[in-house]
Amino acid sequence: MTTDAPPYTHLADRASYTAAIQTVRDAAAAYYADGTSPIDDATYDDLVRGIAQYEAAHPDEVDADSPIDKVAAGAATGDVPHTVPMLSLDNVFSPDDLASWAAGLERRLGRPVTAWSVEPKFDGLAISARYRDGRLAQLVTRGNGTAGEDVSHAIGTIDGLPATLAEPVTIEVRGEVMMTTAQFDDACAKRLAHEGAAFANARSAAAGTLRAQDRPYTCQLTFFCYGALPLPPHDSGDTAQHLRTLPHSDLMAMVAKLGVQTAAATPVPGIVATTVAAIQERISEIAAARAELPFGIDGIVIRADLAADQAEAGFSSRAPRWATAYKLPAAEVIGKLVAVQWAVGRTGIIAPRGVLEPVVLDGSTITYATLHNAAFIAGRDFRLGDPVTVKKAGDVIPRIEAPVVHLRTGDETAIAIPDVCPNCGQSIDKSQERWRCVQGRKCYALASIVYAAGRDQLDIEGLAKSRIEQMLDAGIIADFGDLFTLTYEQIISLDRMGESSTTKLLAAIETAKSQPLSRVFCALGVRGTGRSMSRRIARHFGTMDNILDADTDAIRTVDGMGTEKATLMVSELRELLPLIDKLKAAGVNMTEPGVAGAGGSDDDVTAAELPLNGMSVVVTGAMTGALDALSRNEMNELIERAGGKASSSVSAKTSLLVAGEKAGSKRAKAETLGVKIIGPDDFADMIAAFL
Ligand SMILES: NC(=O)c1ccc[n+]([C@@H]2O[C@H](COP(=O)([O-])OP(=O)(O)OC[C@H]3O[C@@H](n4cnc5c(N)ncnc54)[C@H](O)[C@@H]3O)[C@@H](O)[C@H]2O)c1
Ligand SMILES: [Zn+2]
Repeated sequence: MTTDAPPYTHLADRASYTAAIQTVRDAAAAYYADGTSPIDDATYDDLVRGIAQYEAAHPDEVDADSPIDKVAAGAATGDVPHTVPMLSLDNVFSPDDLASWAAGLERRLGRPVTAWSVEPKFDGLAISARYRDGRLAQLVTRGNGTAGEDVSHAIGTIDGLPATLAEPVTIEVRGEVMMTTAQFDDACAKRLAHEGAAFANARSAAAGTLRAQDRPYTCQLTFFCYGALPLPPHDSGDTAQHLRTLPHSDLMAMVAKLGVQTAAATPVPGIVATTVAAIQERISEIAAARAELPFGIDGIVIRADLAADQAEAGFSSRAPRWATAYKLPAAEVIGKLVAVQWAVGRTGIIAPRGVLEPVVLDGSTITYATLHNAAFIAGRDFRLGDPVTVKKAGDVIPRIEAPVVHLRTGDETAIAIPDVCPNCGQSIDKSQERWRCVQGRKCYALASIVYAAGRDQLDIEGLAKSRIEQMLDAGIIADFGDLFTLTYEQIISLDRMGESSTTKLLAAIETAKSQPLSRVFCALGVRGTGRSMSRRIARHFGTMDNILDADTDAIRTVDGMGTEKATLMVSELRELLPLIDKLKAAGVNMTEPGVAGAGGSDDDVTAAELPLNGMSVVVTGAMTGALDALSRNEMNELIERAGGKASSSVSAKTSLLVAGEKAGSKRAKAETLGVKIIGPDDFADMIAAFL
């Protein structure tokens, strides 16, 4: 989460100030019209902040066209007047910002705010929906805040905004129109079929779709309500009185009862908080859920819940004073696709990876991002040289979302799709969306042996990639099972191999034989079973034989295993049997220490006696002391052996944070959530028996 002041574009003189205003107005005009802005949100926001900085330093030079203090940067229009202005929101960027904003509001009111409502900030376009006697009569965009455009033609295409309400009330509801991920996929396919181009992202797809009138195809939209007010001429009477006086949280419940969709229908429903710490906790929870949501959010909206507090705080020309948006870091950036690499994974999967001109997103530089598969490239019609939207979702590798078609120069070229395996030249199995070399894992023997020998798997010291290549070329190994039967003579016969290095390597291979089952299993490279899944499998089954005896149903009971993955695992293990037999015959360990029935040394320890039993533990920062040499994977193994669950992100469910030197945002988050924090030394003491 961002804690620093956000960046801004430094405008050195009046000419660059004027130019920046023009850029911002043009971008905003396109953004609020059909979503075809030439710049991404981060670039836009930096420019706007640059303009604000310049105006603060040169108050007498402020241009009448300045976007500051104007809804939609003053670039949107409309001819349907709003009953009450539709404003924007001010922003905060850090817990400190939030605390001072809340304190400022309470100072203005001269008393504490009774209750705060906290809900996700939906990333779409604001709309006003007018219901008369329970029927949806008119849709109006936000426009310049005072008047918007009539987009009633979209009635009937917006999920969450029913044509009739549960009661025949006259009411105006306000909220965000957007596309869910599934609606966006569908819209891209339809637009490609009809116009030969995909949409750049869900927001611009929603903007374009809302205003489009003569399309030969229909794209579905989604609405989430965040406001409701009386609609003239019905602005007296009980309903109107209710709408004016109910707290926001009750208003939302009322609207939901009428059949209009609100945040309550999402995995991140709105809540009421009474302290800033509670607001902050909810912000953390929503931020943590962001990557998994089936729609985009760009922040969290915090508002005074009570109508009386709102009325007393009032509005500025651009935004209410009783609400603010806690902005989350931008999740999307526009980059340039300069090449596509077709890499063969250790399991033979041939997957396209986009190479980008380096772009910075949420503080990290991105050069590679996944393009999923060949069908995705064709389905969105990507070309080389395309400007593309690049998205980051949590810790997973960034993905390229769509070409930004309106920014194409015409110099883009087709992406070459391989006919044969780029690694071995054999044919490609294209029967599934994810292509595979017909040679499967054999195709990438080298990569797979490098993987198996790696630090988080068998950890064979001194076995470099070049050495493995040499062994493969010499024909003394074909898979990593062969490593365990290598003789002294075979190894020393290799180039640049001396007596002592041969002895050392043989010893390292011997040591690797006693790695726990979790690592041996992980080394097999079964699809869908990385380090943590391998640990779960090993702990669940205890022995390799138990794993091999398990059918799909049994495997499915492992935490995080779906049916598809389990089925795949069973079939892959069948293929891997010869290799597993080879490992067994060579004396490689096939049990997980500490698991009952696995024949490990500490069989008699029951789960309840383990020091971390039932605890969710997160590690952050640099480990020191007894834990100094451990990789993050080794730390996670340790936690799980001691009965805990290793997790990579701090949430309300975290039981313990082990914070080493230079612990940053995770520590801050644990502090706000009140999660117990201990240092590496104390943690080492806690789990000393397992070190
Ligand atoms: N890329 C571009 O060219 C470009 C141009 C213009 C604006 N933008 C982006 O849009 C932002 C500014 O847009 P804005 O003025 O529409 O304001 P905003 O998006 O910062 O916030 C105000 C809006 O949030 C919406 N909202 C979503 N969920 C809400 C909730 N639960 N409660 C209340 N409101 C909610 C409402 O529509 C409201 O009008 C900029 O920060 C920028 O990132 C980008
Ligand atoms: Zn191949």
